[in-house]
Amino acid sequence: MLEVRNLTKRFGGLLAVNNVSFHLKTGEVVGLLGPNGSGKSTVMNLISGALMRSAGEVRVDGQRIDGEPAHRIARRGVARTFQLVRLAPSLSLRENVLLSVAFGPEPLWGADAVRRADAALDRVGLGGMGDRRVPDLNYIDQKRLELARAIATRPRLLLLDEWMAGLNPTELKTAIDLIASVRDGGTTILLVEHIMEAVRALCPRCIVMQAGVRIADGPTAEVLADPQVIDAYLGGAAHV
Ligand SMILES: Nc1ncnc2c1ncn2[C@@H]1O[C@H](COP(=O)(O)OP(=O)(O)OP(=O)(O)O)[C@@H](O)[C@H]1O
Repeated sequence: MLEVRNLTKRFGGLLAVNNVSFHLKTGEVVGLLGPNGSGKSTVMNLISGALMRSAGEVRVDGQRIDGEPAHRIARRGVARTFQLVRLAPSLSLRENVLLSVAFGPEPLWGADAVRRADAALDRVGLGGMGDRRVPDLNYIDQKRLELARAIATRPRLLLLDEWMAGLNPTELKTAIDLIASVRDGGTTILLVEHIMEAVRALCPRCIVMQAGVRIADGPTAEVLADPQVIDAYLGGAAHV
């Protein structure tokens, strides 16, 4: 359902994403891994329309989406979370979710939209908190709210960018179950994540990037045992 072909992004002289290609089938959950700075977030930004590609193509269900603005891509059923939480602080939690429902693939208004928003808040563990405001939330609950905003649109493709970073072990288990339930609802998921427990639990397949290039794509256990992948991670760590 997602087809990325020869995707390339230059920032000045830096090739952040270099001729990357991969496919995701409907309902697949795929990990996008790689050391810091390897281009993972840039790939997510290119798919969601937050950044414009330098070259290459992105298709969802056969339709070209590269070159479209982010709101049109969202209308096609692509939702995402950001590595740094982006919420509207002056709005209530419910209003934050309502905003994404209004701009999602099947826009809802009024009581239907409120029901959809409250159901999404409930699903991520923020049930009954719809009238609270973003500054009242701790970091983890802000991340929950980000996910509520994404899943309330009932996306066909969900892009999760390090959504689980900073969770404690109990929260991580809940988060993994939550993402599994989104998957079980039929959503295709591309997951950028450094927490290997989550990757192993959720992603039967992984793609690995290094310095903008796709260096591996296959079953998770095989990819993680690939000497080139191990070397990419150790090489990255050695430079920290
Ligand atoms: N807006 C930008 N302008 C210039 N350079 C950028 C921009 N965004 C990313 N880069 C550069 O592109 C490269 C890839 O960055 P990207 O954030 O995609 O990596 P990443 O794999 O997501 O890393 P991390 O795991 O640390 O989030 C890095 O060298 C980064 O500095």
